[in-house]
Amino acid sequence: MDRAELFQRIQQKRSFLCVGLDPDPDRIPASFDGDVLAFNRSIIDATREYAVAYKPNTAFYEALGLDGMRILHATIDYIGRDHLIIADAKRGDIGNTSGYYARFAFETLGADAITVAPYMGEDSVRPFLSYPGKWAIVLAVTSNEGGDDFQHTVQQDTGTALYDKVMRRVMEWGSPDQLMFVCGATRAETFSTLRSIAPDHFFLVPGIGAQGGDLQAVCRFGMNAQCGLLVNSSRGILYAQDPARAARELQQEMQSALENYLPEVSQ
Ligand SMILES: O=c1ccn([C@@H]2O[C@H](COP(=O)(O)O)[C@@H](O)[C@H]2O)c(=O)[nH]1
Repeated sequence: MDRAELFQRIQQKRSFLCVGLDPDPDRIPASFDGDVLAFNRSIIDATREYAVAYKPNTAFYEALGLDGMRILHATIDYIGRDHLIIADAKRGDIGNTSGYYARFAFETLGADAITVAPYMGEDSVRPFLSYPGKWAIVLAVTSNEGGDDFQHTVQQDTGTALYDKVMRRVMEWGSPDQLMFVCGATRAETFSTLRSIAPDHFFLVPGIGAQGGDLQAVCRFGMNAQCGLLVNSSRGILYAQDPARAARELQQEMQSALENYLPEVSQ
């Protein structure tokens, strides 16, 4: 799914909701009798009309061993092609190995996008950019407390935070049609800076719901003319009493934000 198509879906659905598919066997309702795939299908059925993207985090499937790979495949097949599918795997290695990570995400799984850690530099990210129509979503400002350890440290040479330097460098490697950035909702105060660094890129925004991020501030400072945001909620939807309702409420908040900040495209 390319950028124009993604924006079209956002306009049609009046939503930029990404539902995180992170099935925790200890939290799946007893009525599913431990059937993770059936649980995922129920969540997809409940949220399909409110979401434009799904983000299975591969950790939850890898932990289930061989069965987990089967469930991940079947989950992606069940989502179909109407939603952007993001494999949240945070990969990145020497180029040869990254090539195989890219092959796994884009060919084996059939995902549209994969999250990538930029720490190993250009040759570790390039292989993810060689698939037309696919996306590398590079970690910029993460939602966890440990993000302070490196990402926000001020660099002597530029006088800016490390994330600023990383984003500008990464933007030299590919276009806004190939690259997005992960920007955590718990760091809402950084969004106007993030947007000034990358005016055209989509941001994948985790951290609302269970992590307490600020959706309104993210929308206010993070939107661009094509919305430019995919806001993720995983546990806040998966383990809600009524997942459809949780997704609908988020979609309604997003619809209001689109009406407020992009009135010309939200008619
Ligand atoms: O900075 C980051 C990057 C990725 N994540 C992932 O997003 C979801 C968030 O789950 P919630 O249950 O909505 O908190 C999860 O898969 C994380 O690994 C993130 O939270 N922050």
